[in-house]
Amino acid sequence: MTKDTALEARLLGKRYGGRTRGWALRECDFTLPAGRICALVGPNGAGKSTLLALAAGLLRPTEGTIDAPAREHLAYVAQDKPLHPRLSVADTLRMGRELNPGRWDDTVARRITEGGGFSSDTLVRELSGGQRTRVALALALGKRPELLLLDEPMADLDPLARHQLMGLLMADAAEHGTTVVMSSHILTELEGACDHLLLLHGGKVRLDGSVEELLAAHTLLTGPIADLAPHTVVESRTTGRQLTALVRHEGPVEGPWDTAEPSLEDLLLAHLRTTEGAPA
Ligand SMILES: Nc1ncnc2c1ncn2[C@@H]1O[C@H](COP(=O)(O)OP(=O)(O)OP(=O)(O)O)[C@@H](O)[C@H]1O
Repeated sequence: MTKDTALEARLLGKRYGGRTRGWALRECDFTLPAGRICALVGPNGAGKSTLLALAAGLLRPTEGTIDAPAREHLAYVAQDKPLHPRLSVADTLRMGRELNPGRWDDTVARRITEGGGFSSDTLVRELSGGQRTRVALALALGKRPELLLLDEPMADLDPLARHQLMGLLMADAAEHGTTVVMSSHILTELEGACDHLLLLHGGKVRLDGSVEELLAAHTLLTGPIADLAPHTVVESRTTGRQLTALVRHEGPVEGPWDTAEPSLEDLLLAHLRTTEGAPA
């Protein structure tokens, strides 16, 4: 892995034991350049949490490899945000500072916990779900990681807190060049925040690359029904004689249609809908 790369998977596979014994991830190949804010999307059970836990070094691949920065240079916020319930917020942050000597950024940790509606002597077990999220994010950003792995970080935050923390997170990542991988089901939350995309479905990578390039490679078209070759149709619908389609274009789209560049949400929804019935 070169220094311009933050995360790289080669033929990565993970199969869980136990009764399910299925492949959660299979043959995943991707390279995430350093400094990107990557949206990790896919339906329930697509393998997003598994991929983040593999990247964090908490799970071992069954096959293939995943290269990430060493543990002291990455931070991972799991979906269930494990924290010590009997520690106060201040003690939790103190522990963060002691575990990360010489690196700990108290300013960002405080900025995140302030405004959460709790004082620093509150015990973790007395916090609400959204307040715990703040403390978990403060611990992760305070560590000043090169790679920040966030598993549905905003799911239990109210809209105002989500807006504030997303803004803070993005500004902090931009200032320090932090690479962020963030799973989410809230597509509007990702639009405008992420510049890289990784779409998983059935344990496989279905779409991967810079948001700008992916959007520029697709065209949304509406107009009369006609042959769309040589373009690759991602999704198409007809209403009467009217065709609406999202295509991955091969050269310029010439024809009787009105064309537009899709939004990130258009692109994701079309790909999610078409992979819905696809074999895993
Ligand atoms: N500890 C486990 N033991 C057995 N199977 C597991 C385990 N964790 C996940 N799986 C299976 O692996 C697959 C991928 O799960 P994963 O949690 O990675 O998906 P996800 O994309 O994060 O889903 P969600 O959006 O619902 O959080 C699923 O089929 C799931 O049942």
